[in-house]
Amino acid sequence: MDAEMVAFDLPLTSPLSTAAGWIERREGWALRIDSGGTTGLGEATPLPGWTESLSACRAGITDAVEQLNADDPAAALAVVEELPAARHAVSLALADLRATENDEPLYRSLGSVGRTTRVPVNATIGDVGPDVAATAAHEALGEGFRAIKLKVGNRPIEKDVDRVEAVREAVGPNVAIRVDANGAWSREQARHALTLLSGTILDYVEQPLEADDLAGLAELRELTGIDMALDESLASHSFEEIQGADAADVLVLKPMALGGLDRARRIARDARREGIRPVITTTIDGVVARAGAVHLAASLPGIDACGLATGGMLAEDLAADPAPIEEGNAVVPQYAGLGTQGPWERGDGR
Ligand SMILES: O=C(O)CCC(=O)c1ccccc1C(=O)O
Ligand SMILES: [Mg+2]
Repeated sequence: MDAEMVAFDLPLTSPLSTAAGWIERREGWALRIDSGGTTGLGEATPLPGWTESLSACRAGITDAVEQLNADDPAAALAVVEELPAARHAVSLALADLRATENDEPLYRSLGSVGRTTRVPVNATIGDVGPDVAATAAHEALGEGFRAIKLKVGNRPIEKDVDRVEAVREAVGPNVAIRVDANGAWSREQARHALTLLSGTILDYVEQPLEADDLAGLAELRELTGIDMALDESLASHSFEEIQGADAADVLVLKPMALGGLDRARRIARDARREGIRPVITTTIDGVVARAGAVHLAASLPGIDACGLATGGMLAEDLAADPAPIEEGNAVVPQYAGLGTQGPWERGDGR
C-alpha cells in the first residue's frame, strides 16, 4: 500500500470557547492510503487539551505513514497507540479502505445491520449573550433542529440562567436543551446554577464539574435529578471508572479525542449495555473526520441527537460535505466507505 499525508489549516468563522480555551482554527493532517487503486481516507486534527500536541501528532502520523508504506498496518496502529488524533487518522483510513473494498458504507462496515439514512443532530450555540442566543435558537428551530446545545460556564451564574431561559422561550417546550459548562463550575456553583435552572427542563447538563471530580458529578446527579453528561472526564477516566462512580447518564464521545471510531464505538456499546446514552460529537473537525463521526453515529441505531452540526463553524473545509445537515439531521452517505476523498477529491465533487 501507498500512504501519504497532507497538512491543512482551517479557520473558524467565529471562535468557540471551551474549557481549554478558544478554538479559532483547526490544523491537522489528512491521510490517504492507496491499496491497488482502492483508497482509504483519515484525518488527524489534534486539539491540545483534548489530544496530543500538534508536533507529537505530526511525528506519529509520519511514523505511521512509513509503516503503511512498508505494508504493515498493524505496526502503523502500534506507533500511534497513545496519540489519539494520529490514531484516529490511521484507524479511520484503514476502516474506510476496508469498507470501500467490501463495497459497503462505513457505518455498515462498523457493524450496523440495518440501513440508516439520517442521524439527528443538535445545533451548537456558543458563549453569546441572551438575545443573540435566542435568535440563534429560533433560527435553529426554523431549520428543523429538535435539540440545542448551549455553552455555559463563562459568565456569572445568573447571566447564564438568563441565557438558558431566553433560549427556552425562543424554542418553546418541544426542543431539547443541553448546556455544556466544559468543567468550569465548582461544586457549589453547579448546585446553585442547577437550582436556579430547575424551572427549565434540560435534556442534560454536560461536564458541569472538572473532569476528575467523578464523586462530585455523582453527587450532583443524585441531588438534582438532572441527566449528567460526561465529556472531558472520558479523556482521563475509563468507562468502568465512570460507571463505577455512578457519575453519568450520558457519555459525549469524540472520536478524535478517544483515538478513533473503533474505540468510541466500543465505549458507546458498553454504555448502552448499562443504560447510559451515548452521544457522538466532534472537536470541530474537517469533513473527513466529521463524516467518520456521522458513520459511527449511524452504526448505533436510535442514537440521540449528536453534536455533529459543526461543519458550519469552519470558514473553509477539506472538500464538499458528503453528510450535509438537513432538517436537524445529518444525511448518512450510502456510498462505499466514508463517502469523501477529502483534499484528494476531484473538482466535480466525487
Ligand atoms: O457537541 C457539540 O454540539 C459541538 C462540539 C463541541 O461543543 C466541542 C467542540 C470542540 C471541543 C469541545 C467541545 C465540547 O463538547 O465541549
Ligand atoms: Mg463538551
